[in-house]
Amino acid sequence: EITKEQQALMKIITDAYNRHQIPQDVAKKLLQDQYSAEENFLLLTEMATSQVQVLVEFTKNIPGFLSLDREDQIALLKGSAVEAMFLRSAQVFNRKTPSGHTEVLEERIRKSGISEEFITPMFNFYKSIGELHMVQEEQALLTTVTILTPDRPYVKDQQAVERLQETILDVLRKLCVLQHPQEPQYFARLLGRLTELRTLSHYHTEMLASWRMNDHKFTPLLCEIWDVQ
Ligand SMILES: CC(C)c1onc(-c2c(Cl)cccc2Cl)c1COc1ccc(-c2ccc3nc(C(=O)O)ccc3c2)cc1
Repeated sequence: EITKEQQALMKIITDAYNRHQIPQDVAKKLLQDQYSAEENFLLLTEMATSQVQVLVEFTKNIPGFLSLDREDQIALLKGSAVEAMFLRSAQVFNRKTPSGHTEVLEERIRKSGISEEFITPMFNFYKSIGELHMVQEEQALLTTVTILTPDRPYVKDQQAVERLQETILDVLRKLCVLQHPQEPQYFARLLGRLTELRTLSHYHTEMLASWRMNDHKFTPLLCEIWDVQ
């Protein structure tokens, strides 16, 4: 039922998603042995900065994205970066092969100056993503659907973004039916995660504000994408 061109589209996006990962030498830094709140914040800032660079490169591979209005491309990246990073870090937490990064990443997030009121929903989200047992194609397409959200702030041509998103949603819906035949509502559950991501994105804005109150510094790229400083 998935057409040839939908297969091709899925392959392009999944290959790009797998190709664009945080460099292993950056990820390895999580394993170093300082665990102060300061050190954890600095490491997480480095992870996020590297992840944003990876995200920008991945987005260029989404068919049709570079044909969008240039300012809309920026608006989509700024509006979806946090959500895309929640999805990517969720995959790290729910990886089959324990890469050793999972425990240390959790430890560093829990001890980086984030207040408990955000830690709980954050790790509930990670758990709920894990329970979906997404295949890598679903992860790649779900991230793409998140990036191609038409109603981000400052997007001018929402219709153009909607057309692209609908194309991806159609493939994702068919893939879910194929991958989870015993669970007809699986696609709906996936889309429910996108709603949870929006909530986390709002929490994130408050997380940033509280870090800034304690005079935490971000990198120029993160300041740019999150409109801080
Ligand atoms: C600026 C920092 C402090 C920040 O602010 N909010 C969040 C934040 C938080 Cl704390 C949670 C969710 C989203 C955001 Cl933006 C963060 C840290 O964001 C992260 C982004 C990505 C990763 C990440 C991504 C991929 C990885 N891949 C591997 C691998 O082995 O391939 C290993 C580690 C990885 C780490 C970790 C934290």
